[in-house]
Amino acid sequence: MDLKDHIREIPDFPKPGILFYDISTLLAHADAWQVTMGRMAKAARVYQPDVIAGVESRGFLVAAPLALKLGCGFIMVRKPGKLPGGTVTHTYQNEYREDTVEIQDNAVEPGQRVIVVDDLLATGGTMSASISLLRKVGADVCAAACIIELGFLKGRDAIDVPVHALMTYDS
Ligand SMILES: O=P(O)(O)OC[C@H]1O[C@H](OP(=O)(O)OP(=O)(O)O)[C@H](O)[C@@H]1O
Ligand SMILES: Nc1ncnc2[nH]cnc12
Repeated sequence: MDLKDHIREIPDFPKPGILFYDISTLLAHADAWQVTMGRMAKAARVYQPDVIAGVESRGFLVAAPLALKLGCGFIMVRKPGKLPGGTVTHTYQNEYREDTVEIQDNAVEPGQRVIVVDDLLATGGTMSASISLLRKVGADVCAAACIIELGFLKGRDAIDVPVHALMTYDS
């Protein structure tokens, strides 16, 4: 199955000049979503992760079912101000805005193997900020995974762990 057939491309969202890759159509298609999660699980299993970290908000949609499939724990990398207790934060630039991510300082046990999961890799700002946070709280980040990679933005160059993408757009 070509999963690209299930991605909707919307020009000029959320601002002029951005071509937005919408996963709503993929999520809504039962077979395509099953295939997506099967392929993610196959790529991720190799790393024998203890924990899957999902990046708010679309990353949660991918990371939580992946964690269930692999029998792993699931932890949240969130937008700021939403997590109770002690947290650490990191501010960065993504494809269209400045953003901050936050994690609980006790989110992982020291040395736990973590795969960071998001729906889409663009500039890599979100993914590398999330990896920095996870390391700050003691995680051994072993890989990053996403459904869509915007290869022309070269986001994976900013990431120092193996990156798995189910599909790549080169222009
Ligand atoms: O590689 P980058 O340039 O950092 O861009 C990728 C990030 O941008 C999108 O999230 P967005 O901030 O739009 O939030 P959402 O998931 O809440 O829609 C996407 O879900 C990734 O998290
Ligand atoms: N072009 C894009 N489409 C969908 N999500 C994104 N996140 C960052 N860039 C994006």
